[in-house]
Amino acid sequence: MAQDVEILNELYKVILSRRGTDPDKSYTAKLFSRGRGKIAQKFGEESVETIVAALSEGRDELAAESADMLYHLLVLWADCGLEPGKVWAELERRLGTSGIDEKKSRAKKS
Ligand SMILES: N=c1c2ncn([C@@H]3O[C@H](COP(=O)(O)OP(=O)(O)OP(=O)(O)O)[C@@H](O)[C@H]3O)c2ncn1[C@@H]1O[C@H](COP(=O)(O)O)[C@@H](O)[C@H]1O
Repeated sequence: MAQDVEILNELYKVILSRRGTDPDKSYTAKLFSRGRGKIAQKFGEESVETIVAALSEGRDELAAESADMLYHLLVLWADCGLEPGKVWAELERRLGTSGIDEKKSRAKKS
């Protein structure tokens, strides 16, 4: 599991290293230069393609679309200054808490 997350941490570092570099030589740099709206839009498109793959394509296509989606999500995090570790910590905090119980506890608070 830690190894799986490590690839996302590594990819995030590569993404950060592309900030301010030549958009003609790096797709990531091109995305940064086009701004957060465009990055968010690309993430949305890749999310939809992942949904389509899950509903009507095979596992290979689903894996490929999921990889596209995760890459674009990491670029979005980088543009927002969100370190992946913050998300991993939130997921870790939730481990062992049932989503059903968590929703009930939210309902009681409001
Ligand atoms: N994981 C990815 C990755 N996944 C998808 N993509 C690119 O995402 C693009 C998606 O294509 P689209 O046609 O949807 O997007 P588009 O060409 O911007 O088209 P528009 O919608 O903007 O018109 C393709 O160019 C893919 O190559 C990625 N580009 C880079 N990475 C990683 O980022 C690293 C650094 O890449 P560079 O920044 O290009 O050096 C790479 O080594 C990879 O590890």
